[in-house]
Amino acid sequence: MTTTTTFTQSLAAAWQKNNSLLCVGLDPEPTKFPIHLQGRPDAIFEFCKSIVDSTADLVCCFKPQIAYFAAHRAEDQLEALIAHIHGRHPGIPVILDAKRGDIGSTAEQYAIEAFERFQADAITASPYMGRDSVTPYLAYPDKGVILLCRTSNPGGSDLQFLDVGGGEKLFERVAKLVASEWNTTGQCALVVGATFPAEIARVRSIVGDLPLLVPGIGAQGGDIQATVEAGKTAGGTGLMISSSRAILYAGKDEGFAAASRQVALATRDAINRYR
Ligand SMILES: O=c1ccn([C@@H]2O[C@H](COP(=O)(O)O)[C@@H](O)[C@H]2O)c(=O)[nH]1
Repeated sequence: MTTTTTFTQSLAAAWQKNNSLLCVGLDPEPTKFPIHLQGRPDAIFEFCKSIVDSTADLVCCFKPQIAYFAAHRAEDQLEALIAHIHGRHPGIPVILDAKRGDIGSTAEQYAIEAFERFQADAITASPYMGRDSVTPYLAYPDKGVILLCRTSNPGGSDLQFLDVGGGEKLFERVAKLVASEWNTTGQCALVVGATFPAEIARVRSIVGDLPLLVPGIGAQGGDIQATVEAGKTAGGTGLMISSSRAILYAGKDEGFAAASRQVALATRDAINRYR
């Protein structure tokens, strides 16, 4: 009998093995690549592969954002990149940041795309079309489904802060629903921005030990100490703290991957100081 490792099992193992809550975001933007890669047809794959290979022992997961690949007709390079991560760095989960959200029949196709075509371990999705729009992802019992709760952008407050009754805010209702009713597989998680530590603490108080994907440190200016102190579980884990641009574009020349490693190492250690 074969046993499959689930998303949350892989994540827990990577937290321990690499002593890290850091997620490196893979948002490749060819105009920012070092000169020697520019113009190459496989530049996106080569750039991301170098970053992955130089940081894999420092992270708990990788998070490619699909828009950066699709915008350049590079979905084949995304497929190759995820295959490379699984082959070269087994056990490090890959989150496909796609923020999908649609009716069930279309969500089924998104789930096939993420989990069968790209072989991602988890996907980000919007909760705002309701439970039936999320069910197709939950049909994959080992895969992570990471729902938007309190996003890192300032405009996130426009809707997520609406009072849905009795003083309860929409993001609090999402946290409650996901933790108590939608998480049928035990593989759900929530997105909560590092730019709002008070809300990270609020979400943590609602969801127990549910994993939180926390973008917003680095280029968006979120505070690492406040983020970790607000979001860590009693065991000092529970977080995937994501940084993309600050790590990817730390260096500009042929030594770019080494420069990225230095920033990833410093970020991991800064996070660990407050666990
Ligand atoms: O609330 C959210 C949800 C997702 N993101 C994504 O995370 C990265 C952030 O990139 P940085 O360069 O570290 O700012 C990016 O892929 C976003 O799409 C987010 O920022 N906020």
